[in-house]
Amino acid sequence: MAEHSIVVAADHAGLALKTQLIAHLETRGWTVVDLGTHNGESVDYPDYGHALAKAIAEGRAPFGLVVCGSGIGISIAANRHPSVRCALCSEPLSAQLARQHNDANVLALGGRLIGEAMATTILDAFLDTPFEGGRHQRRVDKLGSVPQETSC
Ligand SMILES: O=C(CO)[C@H](O)[C@H](O)[C@H](O)COP(=O)(O)O
Repeated sequence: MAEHSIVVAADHAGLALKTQLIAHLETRGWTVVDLGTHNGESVDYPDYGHALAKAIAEGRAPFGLVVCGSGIGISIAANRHPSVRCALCSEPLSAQLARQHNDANVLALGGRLIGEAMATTILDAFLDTPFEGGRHQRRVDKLGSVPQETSC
């Protein structure tokens, strides 16, 4: 897996923002694996969320970016896969905390809700922030399986 690579996917509602962010990522030197969609035809966000999760599970890139109209549907699809910790963010502090505390490996954005400048700021915060580990590692580990009984 190339360390500086990222897999991206969007539905029709996220296509414009995906295109803008790919240009930004390439300017920053990231290798982008673009799973589509590639035109404005109406498509179904679960297909793209699942495809991105499969690519993450296969080790095609350490990070992912998904975009739909709100970011909600495609993040739900991606988060159904155990190899994905997808964070839907609308401002940069959430993206920073998603990396520091949750070791999120996929960022979801709403193409109909935020503009290119905000999206770029969020994406940079996500990619430039390392996971802190420590107490957060124990909690992230607990995300990996659903317990039979709860302790709370
Ligand atoms: O999944 C979504 C909402 O949770 C996304 O925003 C989709 O992009 C949206 O539902 C697509 O809507 P459209 O009316 O079919 O363009």
